[in-house]
Amino acid sequence: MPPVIIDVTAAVIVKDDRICCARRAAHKEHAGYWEFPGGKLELGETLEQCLVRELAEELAIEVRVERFLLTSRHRYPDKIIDLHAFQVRWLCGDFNCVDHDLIRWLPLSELQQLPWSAADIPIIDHLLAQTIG
Ligand SMILES: Nc1nc2c([nH]c(=O)n2[C@H]2C[C@H](O)[C@@H](COP(=O)(O)OP(=O)(O)OP(=O)(O)O)O2)c(=O)[nH]1
Repeated sequence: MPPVIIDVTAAVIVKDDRICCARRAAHKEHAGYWEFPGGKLELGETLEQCLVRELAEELAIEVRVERFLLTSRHRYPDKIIDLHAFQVRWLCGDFNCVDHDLIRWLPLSELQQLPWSAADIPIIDHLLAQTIG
């Protein structure tokens, strides 16, 4: 059987020139790896609606989805993830950790210091290329 393809949204939230990075909590798959907040697309949702819902659930923040950045397709041993990244503006709310055990705000130049989930690497490369190019 071909592996399932799972659509996941990811938010690049920039505040004061720093980017929101979230560490997956110990009880989760890929625990300890860093990711952009977001989550799995549910039936009937657009990617943008998914991101707004996930960020409200995971971080208790309200956001405006500003623009699509790219889709990173990554094959994990058991599944394929299509990770759809968007630039997102924070509007209000406190960044509570529900699904993550740590949030860090890093300048773009320091993102590569964290151990990211494999699917996120092309997103980081894209962000770095944008500022350089
Ligand atoms: N949210 C998010 N998920 C990511 C990123 N990179 C990456 O490989 N993933 C993977 C981890 C999960 O397998 C999937 C997202 O699932 P999720 O965060 O909605 O849910 P979860 O793992 O808690 O799974 P579940 O308990 O809801 O089944 O995508 C990322 O940057 N953000």
